[in-house]
Amino acid sequence: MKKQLVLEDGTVFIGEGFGSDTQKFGEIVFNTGMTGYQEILSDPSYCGQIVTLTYPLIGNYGINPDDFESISPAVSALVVREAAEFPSNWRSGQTIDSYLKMKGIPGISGIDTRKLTKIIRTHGTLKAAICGVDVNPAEIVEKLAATKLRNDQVKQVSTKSPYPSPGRGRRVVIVDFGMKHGILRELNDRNCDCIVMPYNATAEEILRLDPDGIMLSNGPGDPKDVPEAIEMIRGVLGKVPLFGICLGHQLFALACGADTTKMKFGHRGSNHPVKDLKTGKVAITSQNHGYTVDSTSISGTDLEITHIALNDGSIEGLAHQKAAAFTVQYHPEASPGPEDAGGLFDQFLEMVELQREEAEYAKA
Ligand SMILES: NC(=O)CC[C@H](N)C(=O)O
Repeated sequence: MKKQLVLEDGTVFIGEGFGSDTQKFGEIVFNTGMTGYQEILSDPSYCGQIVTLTYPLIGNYGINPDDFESISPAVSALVVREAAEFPSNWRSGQTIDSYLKMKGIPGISGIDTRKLTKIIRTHGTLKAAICGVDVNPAEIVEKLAATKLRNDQVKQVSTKSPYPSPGRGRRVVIVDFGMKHGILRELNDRNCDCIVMPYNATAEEILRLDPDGIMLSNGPGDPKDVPEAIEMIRGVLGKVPLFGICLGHQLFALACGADTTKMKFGHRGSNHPVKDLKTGKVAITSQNHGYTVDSTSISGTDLEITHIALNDGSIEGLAHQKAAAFTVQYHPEASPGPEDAGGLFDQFLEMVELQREEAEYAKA
């Protein structure tokens, strides 16, 4: 069945529909990863977004039971050049078409994704819709202009109630703003005794759990739409070691008095070079963000810039100069993408260990 992709600037692409037949509106973004479509689809940070993948052949190794980053994908729709109908991989359990049908997510294939990406790069991220060809595109453009995209994505994807993911090691409270499973997996792999809390948990509720460390997860949308989290971070900062990833990094920056801004089209891909300013080392990182911490807003705060993006010089890492806390804009949990930055979880746990030892020493 033919479908159309309509952009708010009036551009129309006609393609072949796959997945669900529902009509969807969203913000259109592109990801340049050559693999990892399953992790991208199930990353809750894409909530409300239509994702186009620049790699032309998608679905060729199928969908498997192991690589999900959430139970239910929150992405609005998927745009590809070619959706493989006959995947080939020993782990594959179903096609991308059957998975998207099952999850109620529309897909469109046969699209010139290179042209589409050039439009997004020139114009910046735009609103878009996927619908049947029976709909008049001019009507959709009008609707898109009048549509204000939702700003409650974190609430949509965060857990509604706390749950444990037990381990025998240090207790880490993960605040779930739309947590990728990879973060929990990395902490559980290091024996952490994890408790996952909803996005609006207060500082008191978190401190009552007697955590050794607090992890601020990734998540969708604009960090300024989550003021309750900014207040919570202010309440725990300096009391318990903190580690933040992506949205967690942006919220931490806001809590410390810095500012965030929306980027023209963001960073989404699996090969973004990031430089550690202390060691000079460069890591190839997995990224998915449309907002960034404003580098002109750091002076006057207690923050120090620890990492920068080599493609555009934007901030990729921050550390607090007085409290045990650091954050990164990229994804050390990878999934998908390179694992160069996985050591940051060890660095966090070393910080946790040190704080505990100091506290025990002070008590003795
Ligand atoms: N992956 C994330 O946590 C994304 C953070 C934020 N929603 C952004 O787009 O910048």
